[in-house]
Amino acid sequence: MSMIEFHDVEKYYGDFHALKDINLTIDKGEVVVIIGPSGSGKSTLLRSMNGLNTISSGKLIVNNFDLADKKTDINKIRREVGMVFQHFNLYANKTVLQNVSLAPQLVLKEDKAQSEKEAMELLKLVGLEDKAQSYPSMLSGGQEQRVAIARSLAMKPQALLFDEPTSALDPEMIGDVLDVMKKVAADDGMTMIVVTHEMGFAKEVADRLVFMADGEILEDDDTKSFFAHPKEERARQFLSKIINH
Ligand SMILES: Nc1ncnc2c1ncn2[C@@H]1O[C@H](COP(=O)(O)OP(=O)(O)OP(=O)(O)O)[C@@H](O)[C@H]1O
Repeated sequence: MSMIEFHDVEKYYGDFHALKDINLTIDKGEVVVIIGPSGSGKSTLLRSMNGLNTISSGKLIVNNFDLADKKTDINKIRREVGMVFQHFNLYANKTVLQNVSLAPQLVLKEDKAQSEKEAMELLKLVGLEDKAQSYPSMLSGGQEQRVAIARSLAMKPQALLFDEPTSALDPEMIGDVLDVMKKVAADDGMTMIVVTHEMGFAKEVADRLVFMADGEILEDDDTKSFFAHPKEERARQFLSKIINH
């Protein structure tokens, strides 16, 4: 069963051609890592998957909804397809527990006790149950990002999109966030699409790698084959550059 399907998708920002003839299908439960040089269109591709960016032409189906169809409820798509950003976007004036439990109360209409119980379980999953009453300003960047992941999971999404989730973090924080993402990936039902330069994570966790350059998908292969023999010269060069970095 497919979760996301791009058919002949194009995206223009004014005259700039940001996505070129994108054809990509991601199945339910798959973990896909998107890599490529800066400016190659990775964020544009990812953000189109939950309607944060609109496409210019082609067809994009997400969880059986056609994103170009005016009748599609984009808020429903955003509930089903969560997103974790490079900058965590937590509510500064809410506690960690409130950050995780408020959207389920407001959007999913869960009662307070139930949403807080679930939030505590998620905080446990991300290793932060002792920070439930803290405010974001009292946390490290890595802890904030783990709260942001818990907050996304609290909405019980079918898929989660990660846009360079560790690139704003100090190196010593990255491992803890990647460990949480590995736990999320271990849930067979969860579809994960991750834009990252963390090749260790990609190698260990991804089912597939997608390599983009200049708005195109140049290679889309299972992780093992990709790392063993990148078929595209530019993918090969990119990989050797970031691995030897
Ligand atoms: N809102 C916008 N308006 C105009 N151009 C944009 C807009 N957003 C992105 N672009 C351009 O589209 C291209 C692709 O950007 P995108 O952020 O998708 O690339 P990326 O591969 O994610 O890059 P990075 O790794 O640097 O985040 C870039 O050249 C960027 O300048």
